[in-house]
Amino acid sequence: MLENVLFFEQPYRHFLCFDTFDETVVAQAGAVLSGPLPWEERVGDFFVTYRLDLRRLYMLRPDAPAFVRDDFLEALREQMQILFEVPLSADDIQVLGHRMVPGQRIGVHNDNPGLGYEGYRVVVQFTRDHSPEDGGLLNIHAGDEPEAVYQSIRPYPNMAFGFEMSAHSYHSVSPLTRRPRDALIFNFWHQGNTPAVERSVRQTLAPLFPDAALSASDPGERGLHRDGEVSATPNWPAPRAAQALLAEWGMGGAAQAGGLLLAAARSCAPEPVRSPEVSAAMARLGFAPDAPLPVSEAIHAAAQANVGLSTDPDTLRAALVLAVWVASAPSRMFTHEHWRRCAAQVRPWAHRLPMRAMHLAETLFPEWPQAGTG
Ligand SMILES: O=C(O)CCC(=O)C(=O)O
Ligand SMILES: [Fe+2]
Repeated sequence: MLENVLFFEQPYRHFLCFDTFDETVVAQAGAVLSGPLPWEERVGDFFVTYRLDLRRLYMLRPDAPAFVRDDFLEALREQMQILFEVPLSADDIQVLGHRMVPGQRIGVHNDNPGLGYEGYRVVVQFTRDHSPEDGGLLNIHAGDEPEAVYQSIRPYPNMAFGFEMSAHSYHSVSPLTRRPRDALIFNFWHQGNTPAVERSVRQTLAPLFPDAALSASDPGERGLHRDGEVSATPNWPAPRAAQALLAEWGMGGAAQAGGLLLAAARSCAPEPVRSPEVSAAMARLGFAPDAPLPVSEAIHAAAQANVGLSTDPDTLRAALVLAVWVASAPSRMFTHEHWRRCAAQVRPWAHRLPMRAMHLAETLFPEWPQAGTG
């Protein structure tokens, strides 16, 4: 499967493959998608489509087609890991049927992954004898404007479009005019952003801020079409959460101030009115309280200079990076690059962190590449 893949870095990481699965799987997929299915209509502000969770539908059924079986999906996951060079969860693979009928369309969107959402997707087409007048072209966009079409792709049986979901992964499907367009969608979760990670983050943060709106994402919305730059929790107080986490781990005032400032510095929102907590943390670390927020290296250095000799720099950095990572998770879009940078600063020193922080580090930053595989 997925041989002779054409991989592109621009306008975002994606691939095309014109010969995705072998003949028996293609025949099964065609038969399943064109047969009677209890399709569910899904309507959002920029799309109307039908979808169905086929892996769940065929769970434990003896007639389950190959493309929902564990060994098949495991092989597909391994290919995806190799193509995108990221660790993907073996426990969270979703297979959806996706049908669009005349009149339906999907506007420009990016499927940007918030906390707990899938981050890698392969859409495999099973629409036969498509002609240009049928509509239903997949457009890859270079930006969020409808005109910014980088490439248009006609649905072709057994053709795959695989992509990394991010702030840049804009795409759309032009309106269908004549007949249905059928596809399978395979969704994969980065190991650092699984539903289990989401649960663990929420369980950690909820007791610290019982009043904040930290609503869990809706599992029924996973695997669907999304759009946006920010997550569903825009007013989440990440800086205060970082501070509270460090306090809970028994770290002193300088570390807490460092965590608060790092989280404030990385929430790219313009600083409207300087909060009293930020001014206090600036003062605690020896910055002028109303000076602009320092860059993160200056915050790390100031925290280190103020914690005293009892905390070594690597452990302090690991604690700060972990606290900020967890605290910002509800209001952040996941990216592999950011995860990898944080993992490199946290994982080697996780065993020196307080017990609860160590467990969190192990859940959020699982070993990758696995020890021994280079
Ligand atoms: O059906 C397609 O070609 C792509 C639909 C879509 O927006 C998606 O699967 O993310
Ligand atoms: Fe999409």
